[in-house]
Amino acid sequence: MSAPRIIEAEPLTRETFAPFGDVISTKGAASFPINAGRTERFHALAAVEALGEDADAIISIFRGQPLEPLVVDLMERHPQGSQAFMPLGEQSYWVVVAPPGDFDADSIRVFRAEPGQGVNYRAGTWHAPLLPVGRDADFLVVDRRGAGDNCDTVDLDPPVQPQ
Ligand SMILES: NC(=O)N[C@@H](O)C(=O)O
Ligand code: NI
Repeated sequence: MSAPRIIEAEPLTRETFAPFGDVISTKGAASFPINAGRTERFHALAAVEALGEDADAIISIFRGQPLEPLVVDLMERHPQGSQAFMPLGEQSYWVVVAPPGDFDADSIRVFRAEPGQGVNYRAGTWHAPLLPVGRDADFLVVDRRGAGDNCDTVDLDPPVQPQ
């Protein structure tokens, strides 16, 4: 395998992540009071896509382990559904993505998600499988269950080293 290609992380914001999906965060998000004012609702931070036959949206928990060495040699996409990851603890994690459509290694971008930031990959967004930083971590995941294959993969050569 070729030597890894280092890609520097850029700040994860709604704007920078817009080509790939949504950032799930209360920071900068509109909200309104519910439950007689005892709760703030940060409404519709992301939309769930569950496309195709017999499809519905499900909620899971992923207990992810860091990738060591941090060398990403595969990316995937889910053409029939979105996939959202929300850390359940104070956890940073890497987000390595490329726009939907034909895979283009030159369009890979790297973000480092900070505690309190979740991401929702829109259907078809290329992404690396879950990459916690430093230690195992649990994430709430909302994605599609349904008929047919919903995971295309591509090998990276050279692989990518987020930094
Ligand atoms: N395969 C699976 O359920 N997880 C991946 O899609 C991932 O993005 O981590
Ligand atoms: Ni995925």
